[in-house]
Amino acid sequence: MSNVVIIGAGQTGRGYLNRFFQSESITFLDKDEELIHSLQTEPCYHVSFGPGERKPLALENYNAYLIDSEDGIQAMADADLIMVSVGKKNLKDVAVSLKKGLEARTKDDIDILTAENGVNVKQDLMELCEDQRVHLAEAIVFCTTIGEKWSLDILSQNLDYLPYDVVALGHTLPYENMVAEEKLDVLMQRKIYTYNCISAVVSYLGYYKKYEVYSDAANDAEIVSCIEGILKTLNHCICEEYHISAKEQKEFSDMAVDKFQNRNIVDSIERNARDVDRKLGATERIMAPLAIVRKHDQSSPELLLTAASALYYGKMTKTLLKTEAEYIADLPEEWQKEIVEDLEALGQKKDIADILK
Ligand SMILES: NC(=O)c1ccc[n+]([C@@H]2O[C@H](COP(=O)([O-])OP(=O)(O)OC[C@H]3O[C@@H](n4cnc5c(N)ncnc54)[C@H](O)[C@@H]3O)[C@@H](O)[C@H]2O)c1
Ligand SMILES: O=P(O)(O)OC[C@@H](O)[C@@H](O)[C@H](O)[C@H](O)CO
Repeated sequence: MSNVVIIGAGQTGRGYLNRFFQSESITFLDKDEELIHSLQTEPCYHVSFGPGERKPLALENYNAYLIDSEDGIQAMADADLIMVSVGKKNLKDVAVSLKKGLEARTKDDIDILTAENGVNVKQDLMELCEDQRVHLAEAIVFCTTIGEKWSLDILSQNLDYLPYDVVALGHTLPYENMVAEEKLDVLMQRKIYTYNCISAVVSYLGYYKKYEVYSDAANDAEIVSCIEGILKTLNHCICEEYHISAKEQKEFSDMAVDKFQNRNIVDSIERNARDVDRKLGATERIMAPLAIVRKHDQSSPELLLTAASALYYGKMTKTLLKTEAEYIADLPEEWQKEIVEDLEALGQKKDIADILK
């Protein structure tokens, strides 16, 4: 039995990652005191799937500690594998905690895998590799998991598939459904620029149209039409960029759309729209697809409208960390102009179809 530590006992950590290690000894580490207290006092929680999709999983036999507590540091010191799923912006803090675990460690090699959305996220943990025992790699989470503040239980998409970067890790892992991927960087980029790009369209246009339930927005005729418009251009450019067949990319984007439209996955606009400042970053789901489209001499009015709607969301929720102009400064001038006009039209509450005319 290996010692598996999961840092981040949130939706992905406790609703998804633990599934791969049910025969192992699992320890959750988190910085949220209330969450750790619940995990310490409740002996079991459930992960359920849509009606009729799959029997709920009952998860038990786990330990849970605050990450920087004595027990938390000892758990990191004793671990064989550490999975990290805390959100990209928290990785630098986790690096500080992990260093304490490594300092207390007397065992040999340790595998550390990130399970985060983002391109090259392991960069923030790279300093840990100064310790020769550390093997650091990324894994990709395709599965949606949804939790609520007041319960440990999780609602999940029915998907057990966790690809990881076998080249960076340097060896394969023995856990069922963890898949050794040789070109993880390409798969991660395609995932963020397809799945999460579509997710941004649904979230930010969905927010504009006052939806709260994510699948309701994903089935809205105007939003569906925007997704189709974007994919018509973007899929072609992604195929050229990453040398992927049109069939493979179409199947990939179809899976994303099907999942987002599935009403059994009761997800929220709020969860998907969170952290808009990160999502407007250069390597993220809106700006990077725009850069790929530009590189291949195409344009996408619907993707420019998505950028405007993300800025609109940021303005309305007061979560932008820069001026609007700064977020779009790297785009060609005519695209910047179009986004500014779209943003004005959103402010005037115009219909999406009218804005795109
Ligand atoms: N939930 C999903 O459906 C989903 C799907 C794909 C990818 N992801 C990715 O998985 C990652 C985690 O997302 P999530 O939905 O589970 O988020 P979440 O907010 O539910 O959980 C994150 C957990 O990390 C903890 N945390 C934050 N900083 C910490 C620190 N310094 N030390 C210890 N714990 C810390 C938080 O307290 C929280 O419990 C993100 O990168 C997200 O993009 C999530
Ligand atoms: O987790 P984020 O905040 O990076 O993005 C929100 C959603 O796009 C994301 O969680 C997807 O649902 C997930 O990546 C599965 O495709």
